[in-house]
Amino acid sequence: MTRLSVNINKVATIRNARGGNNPDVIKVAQDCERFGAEGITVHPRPDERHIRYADVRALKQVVTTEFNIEGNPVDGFMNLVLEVKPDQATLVPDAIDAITSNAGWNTIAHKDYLTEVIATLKKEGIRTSIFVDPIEEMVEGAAAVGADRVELYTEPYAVNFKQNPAEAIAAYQKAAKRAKALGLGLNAGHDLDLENLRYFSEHIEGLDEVSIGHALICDALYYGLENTIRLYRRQLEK
Ligand SMILES: CC(=O)[C@@H](O)[C@H](O)COP(=O)(O)O
Ligand SMILES: NCC(=O)COP(=O)(O)O
Repeated sequence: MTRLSVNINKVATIRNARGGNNPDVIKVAQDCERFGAEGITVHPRPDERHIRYADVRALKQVVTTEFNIEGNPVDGFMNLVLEVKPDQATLVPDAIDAITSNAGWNTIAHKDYLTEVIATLKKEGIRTSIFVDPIEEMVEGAAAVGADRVELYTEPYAVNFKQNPAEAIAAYQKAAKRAKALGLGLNAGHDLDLENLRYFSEHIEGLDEVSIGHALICDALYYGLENTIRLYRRQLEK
């Protein structure tokens, strides 16, 4: 069964728009779990424009499902992750000025760097995942640096799904198969939504986890958070 981890960055973005504490990201995380989320994902960035480092520390005290922290392993991020010790750290090569994550790691070019980062996290008992494009060599590179999992970057799937689902999924099937053959866990995320999630989950073998934020929080405006989480979980049922 694929686990649904809800990314609550967007909730923090709304809160930050007014400077107060509405919506309360801690309460939202607890409610997501109460409504069936099997994990909470956050993606702190150095400018703290979405989730803040203080939120991450506070969330660690209350999250009872899987806590996943995503981000670029710059010094501030690494210090935070090593202090908080989440269940999983997902390494994402996002540039500081990028609106959102827009590519996976080149695990071959950054082999030495990633090997060191992964070893540091694993020494603290933190499961590691590397955000990669659906390219077999990048998956092999993730295995070579010692990662426990890969997270397949699904924006290209989401874009191409609208034209041709079978073509859109093909590279992901190959990458997923390679990951499983190498003994890696398999996560996926970015722009997954109620339209494209079921097809992805039905066509990718061994999908351990999806992390979903933007579309899920947008859908919650119409359906409410509880119904929305149920709807997303239903897409993952086999
Ligand atoms: C790695 C990834 O694709 C997500 O973490 C994405 O960055 C969502 O976070 P934002 O919505 O804050 O961009
Ligand atoms: N890792 C992907 C994630 O956490 C959420 O991405 P999105 O659904 O906000 O695009």
